[in-house]
Amino acid sequence: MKIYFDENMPFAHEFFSGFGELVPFSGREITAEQVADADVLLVRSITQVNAQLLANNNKLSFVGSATIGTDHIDLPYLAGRDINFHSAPGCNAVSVAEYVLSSLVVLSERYLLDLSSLTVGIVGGGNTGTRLSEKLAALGIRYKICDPLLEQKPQDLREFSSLTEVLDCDVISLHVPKVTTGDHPTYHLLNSENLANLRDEQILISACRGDVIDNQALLALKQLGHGLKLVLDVWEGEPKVLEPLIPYTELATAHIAGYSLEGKARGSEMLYQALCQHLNLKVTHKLTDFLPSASITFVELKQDFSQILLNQLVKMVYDVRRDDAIFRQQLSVEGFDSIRKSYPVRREFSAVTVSSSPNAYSDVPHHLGFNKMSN
Ligand SMILES: NC(=O)C1=CN([C@@H]2O[C@H](COP(=O)(O)OP(=O)(O)OC[C@H]3O[C@@H](n4cnc5c(N)ncnc54)[C@H](O)[C@@H]3O)[C@@H](O)[C@H]2O)C=CC1
Ligand SMILES: O=C(O)C(=O)[C@H](O)COP(=O)(O)O
Repeated sequence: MKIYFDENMPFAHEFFSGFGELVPFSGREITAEQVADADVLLVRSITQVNAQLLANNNKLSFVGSATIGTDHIDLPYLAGRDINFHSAPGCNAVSVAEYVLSSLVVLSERYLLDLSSLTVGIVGGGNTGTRLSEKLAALGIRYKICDPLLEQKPQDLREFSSLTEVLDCDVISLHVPKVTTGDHPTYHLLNSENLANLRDEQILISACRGDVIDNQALLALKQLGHGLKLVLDVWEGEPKVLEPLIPYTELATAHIAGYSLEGKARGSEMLYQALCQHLNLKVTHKLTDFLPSASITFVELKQDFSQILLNQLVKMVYDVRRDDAIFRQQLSVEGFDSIRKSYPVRREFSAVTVSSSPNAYSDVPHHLGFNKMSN
């Protein structure tokens, strides 16, 4: 069996070498000729999987994408050819939520904001929006969620808000897929009209898909002197970036919000599990067998304040300013894809064990994500 896999997929050898011959490929450069003899194709978000890519292949039975988003996959085409498809829902939701928290901590320091006085408007209440809301709740930060699709589901008992209400919040964080059709499209969900209604002091964070915000409209707004504070991880037209927009951002990164080692590696693990199921084989590997221990495993703090803890976790585990600096310095030199390819190892809060005085953090639910050392 020949398994083609994106070279940017961690632990691919550990998970997949038992299945057959492994062939790595470069995500944006792969061709129909290259994958003509693939039995299994494992991609990430930059590979368009469609009739064109699979035109020369008549033996493919499984396609996996180690990502949450699936807008790069022609799902009806795969279904029409009876090719099994799996994505990795939720794999990097914690990573994106920690990116948002890190951004909030950085902006709260830059502008002397009290996070507990802010309300965060979450657009999209799926895996990432939910993880984010749990962490905000753990920190005592108010939030509202807009998700008209989940709102219709009787089993989802959360209270939902309208888009208008969420766009009125102090912080707006976008966590929707790219959808161009249907009743709830997200393409240019933020456009010249609703962007113009935002207030100077609001913060807008986008770590979902670039096309969800009309980037030209955003640039035009900023060029008029609007004070909206921008955190952009995703860009319309990646790997191209509307470069004049960059100086107007507080934080700008190269689509790496989901790039914690755990987030990417969970994607590989989920595809491994799906492939085992597809081939009717027993699951024998698990991610914890391969994940190295983090370089920071111990933080000792005495205060009993969840936000101080968050600030420490951000500084010691994931400070988004590192990725912002890399982006600003290296975009024009290395390019968007190279920044992503050489992304330094980043761990999640869960890789850290926090030791504290006996009663400290008793008020912080585990949702913030770190491990608490028992005293
Ligand atoms: N920057 C990054 O590194 C990453 C970006 N993403 C992007 O973020 C998106 C969201 O991720 P997840 O929450 O994990 O996906 P998910 O599929 O679990 O949740 C998406 C939610 O958005 C909701 N939704 C769809 N259309 C909507 C609309 N018009 N208004 C409000 N809500 C709407 C859906 O009902 C669903 O609950 C992914 O589709 C992907 O494109 C995901 C992971 C990493
Ligand atoms: O999971 C998703 O959806 C994402 O946006 C991923 O973070 C994209 O990462 P790559 O697949 O482009 O490496």
